[in-house]
Amino acid sequence: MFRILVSDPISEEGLAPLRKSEHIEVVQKKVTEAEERLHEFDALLVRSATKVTEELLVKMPNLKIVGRAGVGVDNIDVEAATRHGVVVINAPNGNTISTAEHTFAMMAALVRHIPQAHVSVKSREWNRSAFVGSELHGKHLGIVGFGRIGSEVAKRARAFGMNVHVYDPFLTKERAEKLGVSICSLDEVLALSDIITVHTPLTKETKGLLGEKNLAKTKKGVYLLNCARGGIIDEQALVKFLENGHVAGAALDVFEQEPPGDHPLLSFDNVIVTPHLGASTIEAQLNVATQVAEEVLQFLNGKPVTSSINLPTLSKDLYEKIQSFYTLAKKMGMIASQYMNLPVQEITVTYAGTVADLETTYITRSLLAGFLKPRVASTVNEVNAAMIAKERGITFGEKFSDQTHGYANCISLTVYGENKTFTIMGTHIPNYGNRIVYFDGFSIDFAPEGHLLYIQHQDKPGMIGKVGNVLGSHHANIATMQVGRQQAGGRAIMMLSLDKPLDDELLEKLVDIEDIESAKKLEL
Ligand SMILES: NC(=O)c1ccc[n+]([C@@H]2O[C@H](COP(=O)([O-])OP(=O)(O)OC[C@H]3O[C@@H](n4cnc5c(N)ncnc54)[C@H](O)[C@@H]3O)[C@@H](O)[C@H]2O)c1
Ligand SMILES: O=C(O)CC[C@@H](O)C(=O)O
Repeated sequence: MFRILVSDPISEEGLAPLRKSEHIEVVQKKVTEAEERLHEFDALLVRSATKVTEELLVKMPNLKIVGRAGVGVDNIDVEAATRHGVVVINAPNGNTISTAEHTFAMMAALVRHIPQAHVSVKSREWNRSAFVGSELHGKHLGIVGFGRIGSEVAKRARAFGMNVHVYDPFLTKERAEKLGVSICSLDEVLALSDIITVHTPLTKETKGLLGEKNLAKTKKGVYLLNCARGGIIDEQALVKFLENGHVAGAALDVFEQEPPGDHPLLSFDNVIVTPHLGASTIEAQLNVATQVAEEVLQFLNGKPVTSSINLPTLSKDLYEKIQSFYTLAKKMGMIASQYMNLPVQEITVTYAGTVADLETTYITRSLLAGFLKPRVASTVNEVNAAMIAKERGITFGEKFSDQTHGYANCISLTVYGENKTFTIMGTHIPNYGNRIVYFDGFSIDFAPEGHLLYIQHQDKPGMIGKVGNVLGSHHANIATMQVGRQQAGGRAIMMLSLDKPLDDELLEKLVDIEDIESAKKLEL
């Protein structure tokens, strides 16, 4: 049974796929109301109100995934989530149109003084001369941040006959041409525009982007809009430029603190505001809720997510292609970790054949997670494996080779300890399964699964019988057995798979057999 906490208001219709599942319990409560049960939840669904902090993550040790029903993840400590092995996903495009339309509605309302005129008429006044506005047609619109929302705003502005100037360091000439906008530097946007709207995420670079220095570069009488994130336009600077009359008006959907309380900005007649309503439409809320609900469902069913913030994203198609390698790599990591039961400084994974053409980052993460799992008390998975390896001073790297050793695909893992190096090789054979084909200097062939027993011994007649006797007399049933040797009469190995885990006492009895050099159990 998976338990999901939905801590902000999220469209009920969008949550339906989760509610329908027999194996999922959906609890709709604020975090503060669910304090006693926080440790039980596997998934957390939020909008912008819930702050997913390190402190909250510590209280939710069972948490595997946080789903943000929206775009911005600035209410989530993604770094802390990564450290805790928690996947963070968002719904990147479900509310694009709604937010672009809201921005446009705010722009029209701003230049035609609609909210002020509305209040006046409702107060039984009829003062037409007080609300003379300006047309949008022919005006210069500056867009800072030309991603999903910025470009939808541009399309609408073009339809209104506006000239659109865009600043976005990642915008290509082709895309700008296609949408009929001109690429500018930030200074050009500031100098040219009658109206400026910001559509960037809130980052170290964009916080206070429109502060005193840049506002001074704008045209006198400029209008400003922020329907992205509070703080991109510095609020104190905006107050100053409204007071001195340089800025003709502003439309704000977002604030540095939400709600803004008794903020000085709210006392300006020419500042129009909404309470973070960009994405508040029936359509957007259904879209984002459906998107995160489906993603969470996929994830809890062990399938890949497509819009993760802290995992490489995989399409369904690609996931199907890498799934077997992903499992093989994880098992290889687990074997190496248990076999090399000592400190390790370096891990190298080499891909050859068909696997080398796939998204190997994901496979390597899986291998690292498998390696670290037996060594780390806290949760370790694809999300935090690279971070944990780094913290523990383990360097890791990927290599690509055309040496397939006769297989269609081959993953080779080498682990470097202080005085020992261990190499293992695996392959995936379609319709047959994963096989380990090389183990610490020996060619071999076994399936990496279940309760394995690895024995190194001298190649002498009767060794298999002696091992069989000890195991048999203690009711340890052998399911499969593979043997290998370097040369006749030299060092040899056995890899047995057993029906049950082997107990340590029995392991010692096996090591006591004459000519057995070592025996190790490997739990996969
Ligand atoms: N008001 C709301 O309810 C609401 C709803 C949805 C999204 N948003 C916010 O709107 C913003 C944009 O969302 P989106 O979906 O368009 O995101 P997006 O990722 O598609 O676009 C962001 C763009 O900003 C650009 N950018 C990043 N740093 C920049 C910089 N320093 N200068 C200029 N451009 C920069 C990026 O290149 C990208 O093209 C986000 O902050 C998001 O959180 C608000
Ligand atoms: O949840 C909301 O309504 C706000 C969403 C918006 O800020 C976003 O970044 O997607």
